[in-house]
Amino acid sequence: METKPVSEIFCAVQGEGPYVGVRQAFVRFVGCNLDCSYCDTPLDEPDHCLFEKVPGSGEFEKLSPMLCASDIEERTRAFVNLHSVSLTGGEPLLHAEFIRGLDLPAPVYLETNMTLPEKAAIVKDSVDYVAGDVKLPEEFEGSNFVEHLERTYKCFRTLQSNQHRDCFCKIVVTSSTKPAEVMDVVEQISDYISCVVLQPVTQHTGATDIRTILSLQENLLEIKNTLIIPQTHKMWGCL
Ligand SMILES: C[S@@+](CC[C@H](N)C(=O)[O-])C[C@H]1O[C@@H](n2cnc3c(N)ncnc32)[C@H](O)[C@@H]1O
Ligand SMILES: Nc1nc2[nH]cc(C(=O)O)c2c(=O)[nH]1
Ligand code: SF4
Ligand SMILES: [Mg+2]
Repeated sequence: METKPVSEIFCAVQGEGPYVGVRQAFVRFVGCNLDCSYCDTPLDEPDHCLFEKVPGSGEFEKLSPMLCASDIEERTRAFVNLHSVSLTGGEPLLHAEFIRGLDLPAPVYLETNMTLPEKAAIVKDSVDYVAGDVKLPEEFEGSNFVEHLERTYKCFRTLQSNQHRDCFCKIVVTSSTKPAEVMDVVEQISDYISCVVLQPVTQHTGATDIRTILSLQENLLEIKNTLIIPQTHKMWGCL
């Protein structure tokens, strides 16, 4: 039976983006193909998967860090009244074939860095919501940014919004973010997404200047509905 590294399973509300506040089960896969400077999530293999059975209790059952599909299905079924199940990480698309085979208790909400187009094609009919990040050049020192952008556009084309799926774009904004680069990327993907979310970086030395981010929103609104939404779960200490 195939198993995958998972570090957390819990129930909370979505803290980011246009679905902020909806009740979700979260499944956090371990491992990532990127190493973003601002990343708030440990990327190394944990000793356990922490399962919080009672939402908000802070009491965790320690499971094996390697789980099979039925383990994940059973643990997420412990939660009720879910809007969706958030598959996050790390980078969940590294486990695309496994995700396609999951039978989850609510619609699937995928959090992804949008850099793995072949994997995106595998899950495209198995996901209902796509929170797709765009990673900007600042995260790609020394690597080929043109190729990176092509992969990003291909992911958005593959996972684009349709009758069955909502795809939106999240961009973490730091003091290094260049507004012109954001404008260029959004122009390329605007037909594929329902909105853009500018997510000011949290707990990072390169905090965002408010005037700059409001000016960027003003310009983006000429192309696409654009929201500025910080990470809300961290404000009230929710997982
Ligand atoms: C940890 S990532 C996992 C999913 C996927 N690897 C990705 O980057 O989209 C989940 C979300 O948290 C965002 N994020 C990570 N660190 C952050 C920080 N310090 N401030 C704001 N957002 C952050 C990411 O940009 C992404 O939208
Ligand atoms: N409440 C809550 N909302 C979230 N939205 C995206 C998250 C993530 O880490 O992917 C996350 C998370 O870890 N917790
Ligand atoms: S892609 Fe996501 S999980 Fe990976 S390093 Fe960047 S923010 Fe962290
Ligand atoms: Mg997070």
